[in-house]
Amino acid sequence: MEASTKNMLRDEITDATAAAFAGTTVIPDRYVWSDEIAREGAVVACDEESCKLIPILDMASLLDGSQEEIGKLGSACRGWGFFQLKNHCVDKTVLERVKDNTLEFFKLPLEKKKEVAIVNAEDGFQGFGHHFNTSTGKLDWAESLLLGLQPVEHRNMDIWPTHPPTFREAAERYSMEMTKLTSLLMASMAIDLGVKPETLLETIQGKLQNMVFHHYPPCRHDADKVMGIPSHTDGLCLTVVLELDTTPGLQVKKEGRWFPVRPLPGSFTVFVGDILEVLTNGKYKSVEHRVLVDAERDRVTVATFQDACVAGMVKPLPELGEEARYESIGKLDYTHRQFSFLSSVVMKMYTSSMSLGIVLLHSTILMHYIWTISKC
Ligand SMILES: O=C(O)CCC(=O)C(=O)O
Ligand SMILES: [Fe+2]
Repeated sequence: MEASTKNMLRDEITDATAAAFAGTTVIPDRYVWSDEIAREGAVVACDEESCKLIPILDMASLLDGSQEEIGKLGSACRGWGFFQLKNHCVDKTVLERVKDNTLEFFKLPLEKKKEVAIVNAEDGFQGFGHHFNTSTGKLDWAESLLLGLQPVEHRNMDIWPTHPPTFREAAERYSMEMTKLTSLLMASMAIDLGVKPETLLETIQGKLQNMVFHHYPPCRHDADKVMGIPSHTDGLCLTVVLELDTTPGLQVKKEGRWFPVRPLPGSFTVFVGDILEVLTNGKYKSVEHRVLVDAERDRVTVATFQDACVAGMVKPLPELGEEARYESIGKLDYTHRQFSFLSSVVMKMYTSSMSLGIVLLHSTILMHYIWTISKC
């Protein structure tokens, strides 16, 4: 067995995990998905026609106020809950720095990366570690670093890497660029929704911005049997993903089928999150997506998650002037509810295979996570 269950729940990456990622041992069972991947739905072949359906937005045209582009943005968010964004305005030097530092961080020896390892009971999910899938107990074929970037008082500098030495500055500058980009996108969405830009901008101002630096190592033995990230929707408002390479793997679900998303160099991938779906009264849809693993190539991404609420509530924007299709709920209760299914999953895991102590530890981590991400 490559790691203790305790390690799994503490979300730590062990030497044995690193050996599995390096392909020097057989794939441990807890990474192996049998037919679950296929059961999640058929995959559309990534031929020219299907790939042409993937919405690609042009940021420069959005900034010019092009009605056509705003219309495309609206239909991407309504029909797909996702789009790729080219011609963006993010500073190229900032992008290069965050890319270089992220790649350097993941190349460090495990002991160095573990200097910023997750400290579960103390700090929720932040830090370097290992994602696990709560509904199956399976581990993701990935290592990742989760940091709270904004507001500044949300930062836990103990788990901000000091190797490479320029990492912190690169992340900080990138965070500011992401705040700008997110605001510009929300302002364009407001135009599509027919509300004043300030209406949407106010929902994100001063709210949490988290970043996850993901590394999906190749799986040379059997890439079809492991999962980078299983199917999920993003729980906050808006997610912006920077891909550092052209390794495929991301898929989005539409009408029950998975569409592979071909990396588009120089672009971002943007996901509508659950809160944006509520704010827009269901006009925009949060999108199910997942990451599969390549047999040969590493995949590295940086995902930025922007939180939002309306005066402490998660509810449809009153400015839409519509009958609300979602109940109005306090941000803390909303987050509890989002995670309540996890508690039942935890109980299921408990009854099937785990000790009560582990369940309690797991619940503590989840509750702390809820608390951490709910400071809206
Ligand atoms: O790495 C990616 O392409 C997607 C990451 C993602 O979906 C997430 O972090 O929620
Ligand atoms: Fe996601």
